[in-house]
Amino acid sequence: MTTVLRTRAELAATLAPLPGSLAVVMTMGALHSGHEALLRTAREQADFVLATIFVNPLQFGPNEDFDRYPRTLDADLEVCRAAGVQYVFAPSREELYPDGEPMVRVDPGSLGEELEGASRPGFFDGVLTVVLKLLNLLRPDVAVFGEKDYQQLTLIRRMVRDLELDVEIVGVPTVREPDGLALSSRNRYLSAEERLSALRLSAALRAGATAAGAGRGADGALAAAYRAFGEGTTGAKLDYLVLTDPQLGPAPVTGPARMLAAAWVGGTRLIDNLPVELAPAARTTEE
Ligand SMILES: Nc1ncnc2c1ncn2[C@@H]1O[C@H](COP(=O)(O)OP(=O)(O)OP(=O)(O)O)[C@@H](O)[C@H]1O
Ligand SMILES: CC(C)(CO)[C@@H](O)C(=O)[O-]
Ligand code: BAL
Repeated sequence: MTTVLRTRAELAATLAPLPGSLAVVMTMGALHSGHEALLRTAREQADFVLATIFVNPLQFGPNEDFDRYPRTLDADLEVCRAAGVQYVFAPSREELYPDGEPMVRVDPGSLGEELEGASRPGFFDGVLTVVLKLLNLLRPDVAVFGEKDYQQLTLIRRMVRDLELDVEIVGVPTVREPDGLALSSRNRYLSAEERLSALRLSAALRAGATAAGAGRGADGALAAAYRAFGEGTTGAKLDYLVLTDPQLGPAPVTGPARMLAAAWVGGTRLIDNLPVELAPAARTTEE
């Protein structure tokens, strides 16, 4: 059975006597198989699972899709029930922000201004602020997040370390459609034609990862990814395409790295990323 909690009081009354460990999965609803993977991982991690459903106004810019973001609570509750989630916390805006917009917020630092943060000013301050509020309200043992939002996951891990938060953060690999498209609540904005263009994003990352694995170095990997994206030949427009180390610092010469990209497909902005292994350069001359 899934119990829906709407208020802090209901939350406190439920969580205080909880006879076991708690894992939380924070979401903005419109749940899909990517969220289901997070819920499954959460079930493996703790005795009780609580999912939050809250479209956080703080992380949306004035011209972004806060108003049209899909809100599908009944269907979401069905997903949670089927996944064996015991509790859903779905507060109103007033319940979570009783004083209106919070005056004190989490500063994500310089990484918060790069990549997603460069295109969405204030985004990570809004994300980290609501994540910290929810961690403080829920006091979970474990919180599970998706690698699909890799910069978000990296910054949440960093916040936990830098602010000494007592919670374990678990990341879950990106769940994809069979053709490679990363599942995202925003995919439902796409027309059939746009969905085809959106495939360029995962195709570019795969091409980059293959080139990296073949020893073509960071530059070769990026060049292969750009080529596979095919800017100008599809309806998609790249926002960024970068190769970094796993913590989003400068890319190493060899070893584990991450390739991240964002693109506009019509009016929809999508993100994706892949782990990349930079193999040593293939030998071209005999020694
Ligand atoms: N395809 C996916 N695979 C794994 N985790 C995912 C996937 N999509 C979303 N998540 C994770 O689910 C959690 C909640 O994300 P959110 O509700 O924003 O869904 P979303 O599909 O990312 O939506 P949006 O389209 O708004 O980006 C986040 O930790 C996010 O990384
Ligand atoms: C972590 C989160 C639930 C905070 O609103 C959101 O950014 C999301 O759904 O990834
Ligand atoms: N999926 C992370 C939340 C957002 O894009 O607004």
